[in-house]
Amino acid sequence: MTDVTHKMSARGVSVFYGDKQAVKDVSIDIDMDKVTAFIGPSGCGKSTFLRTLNRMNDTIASARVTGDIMLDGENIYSSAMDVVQLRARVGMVFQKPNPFPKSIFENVAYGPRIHGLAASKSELEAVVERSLKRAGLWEEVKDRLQDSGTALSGGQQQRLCIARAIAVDPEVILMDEPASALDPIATAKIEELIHELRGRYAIAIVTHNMQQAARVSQRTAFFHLGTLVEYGETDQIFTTPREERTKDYITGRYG
Ligand SMILES: Nc1ncnc2c1ncn2[C@@H]1O[C@H](COP(=O)(O)OP(=O)(O)OP(=O)(O)O)[C@@H](O)[C@H]1O
Repeated sequence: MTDVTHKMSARGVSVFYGDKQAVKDVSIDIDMDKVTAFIGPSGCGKSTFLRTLNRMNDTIASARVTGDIMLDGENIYSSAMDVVQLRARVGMVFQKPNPFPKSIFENVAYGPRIHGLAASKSELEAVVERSLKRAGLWEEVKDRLQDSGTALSGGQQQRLCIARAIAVDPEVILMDEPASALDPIATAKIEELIHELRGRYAIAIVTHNMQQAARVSQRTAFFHLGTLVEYGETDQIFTTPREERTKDYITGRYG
């Protein structure tokens, strides 16, 4: 049976690197208009799980995923799924900003061009402008769109990467510690941006920073040793966790 009440649903998902199991039987839903934060100690499998949501683990030879992950009720691991298309629908932003060594304009225009989303030069320019505006970068770069993306500051580069993800009209945006390489001011801008993007996309974010999870998310998933220990409303997880292990983690007893 297909479940289309959620944007994405993971059911019984496990991930193995060779013989080693990194994610164990995780079931979770990702919804529109919500930010879902994945928290937990280092090595607990949160990035590995995040990457299953757009089949990024396909790029790791030893990785094997079992279980079901549905996007609008369609299994993303089925042979009918076009992975290039999937990664446009479920975009990703990484810890370290990774703009292409091309102009600011080209960084954003590349995706819409290869996906045929703009019929003319002026349409492409409009997509680039809209994406940069949504990523909160337009005012800072509008007069130097031909400069290299790699010449921007770290925080600007990360917003450029977000603009690049937005440009292909995704439904879901995955963020893997998007602010951990940035200074506090650039981090605050990214957090503000996540707030603004929430109405338009389903967002899942991995973060080491519990204050950040509490600030930006509406739902929180706590992972420990590859298992999903607890998943619920962010307020509930941070104020009245049901599980002892969650309580220990959020009160800083281990981490
Ligand atoms: N490419 C890989 N090959 C083999 N093992 C891996 C690979 N990537 C991750 N692992 C292992 O899988 C487990 C989960 O790692 P993962 O990076 O998903 O955890 P994490 O919770 O995101 O950690 P961190 O917060 O430190 O990034 C760890 O034991 C890690 O060593």
